[in-house]
Amino acid sequence: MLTIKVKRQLGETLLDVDVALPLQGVSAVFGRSGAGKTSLVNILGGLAAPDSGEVRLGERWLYHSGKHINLRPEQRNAGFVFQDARLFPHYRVRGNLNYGRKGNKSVAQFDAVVQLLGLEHLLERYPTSLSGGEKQRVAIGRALLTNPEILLMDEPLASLDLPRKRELLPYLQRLTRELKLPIVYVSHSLDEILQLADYMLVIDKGKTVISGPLETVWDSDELRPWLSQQEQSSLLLATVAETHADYAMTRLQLDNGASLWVSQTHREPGERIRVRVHSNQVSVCTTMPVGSSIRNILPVTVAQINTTANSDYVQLRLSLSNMPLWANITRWSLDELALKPGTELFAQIKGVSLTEADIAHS
Ligand SMILES: Nc1ncnc2c1ncn2[C@@H]1O[C@H](COP(=O)(O)OP(=O)(O)OP(=O)(O)O)[C@@H](O)[C@H]1O
Repeated sequence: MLTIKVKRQLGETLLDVDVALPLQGVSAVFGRSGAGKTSLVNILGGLAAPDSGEVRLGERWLYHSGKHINLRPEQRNAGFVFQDARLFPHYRVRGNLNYGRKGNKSVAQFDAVVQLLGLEHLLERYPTSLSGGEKQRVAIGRALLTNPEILLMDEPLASLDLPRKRELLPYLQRLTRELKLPIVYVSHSLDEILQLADYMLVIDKGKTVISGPLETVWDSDELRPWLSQQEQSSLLLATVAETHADYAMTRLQLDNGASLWVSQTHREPGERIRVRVHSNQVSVCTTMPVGSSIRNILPVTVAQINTTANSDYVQLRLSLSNMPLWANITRWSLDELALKPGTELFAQIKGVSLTEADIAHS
């Protein structure tokens, strides 16, 4: 585990985090602006010291105030990727990639990283001639070639415009799937987190709100206040089953056995995925709808009703054969349908509302 138990006074805010992150996969650090995300990552990498506490990577102490251990950044074997690429302008891409490589200067490793990030045709170029997305790929390559034991990424897509974000995301997906080192990934984009993360830590005003496997945090009550109504959603685990013979729709087999038709995905049958269902796209009906255009009609039970003062919207947590499915409805509908925990309903989810952007490899 990456064990983090640190305190640091940041102006008015006390950063006080006590959490253990897995040593495999991507741990997303999510929170509002000023929550303390960058400060936390800087502490992990040794760019800033906490006032007290401990940071342990596997069996190795990176910091321990009681034992007077505070490894310098270069002793921590951490690769950094920041919002801006921070490349050396006077070095070509090749030179930037080679910068910081220690002992092992394996050509095979260099070639593998270049291939992973699609940098072959950029090697002789200078940074000024690269797009923002290309610069970030070089920055990621440079970090990987230092043989890090952990990769710390602080909003690596934040400075890019939408087309560049879309261009870089598949590289990040490949990298996070293929690399066997822990990645701490700061982001306030749920789209990025959906596509990349396995584990999620939410912090606010320096404190941990919740942490755990992505699906658990996504489903939690704790996360809901941080999301706008448009962002409210459920994450369901599924396997790609089949494409419709006549229509551009794909059937997903949810882990609880139910089926979900979504807009056609390029993914292969058998691929394990998670699918995001926006709560605004889920409606409920007390009887089985007949003659509906909606392709997904699923029996559910009301598990929980979340109302918020001064809001006309209500969040229903539905149980779909033990999978959580959130639906946003109006208070008016809640009253008219007399919904209570235990009420049996049919949930309707529009197939066209579920697109490639809502599906991620699991
Ligand atoms: N050295 C410092 N001295 C005083 N205050 C600090 C210091 N470093 C950070 N802060 C404050 O601590 C808070 C957390 O900052 P931090 O940059 O870690 O937040 P963040 O979650 O990364 O925000 P953003 O998403 O905007 O980058 C902010 O209010 C910031 O002004």
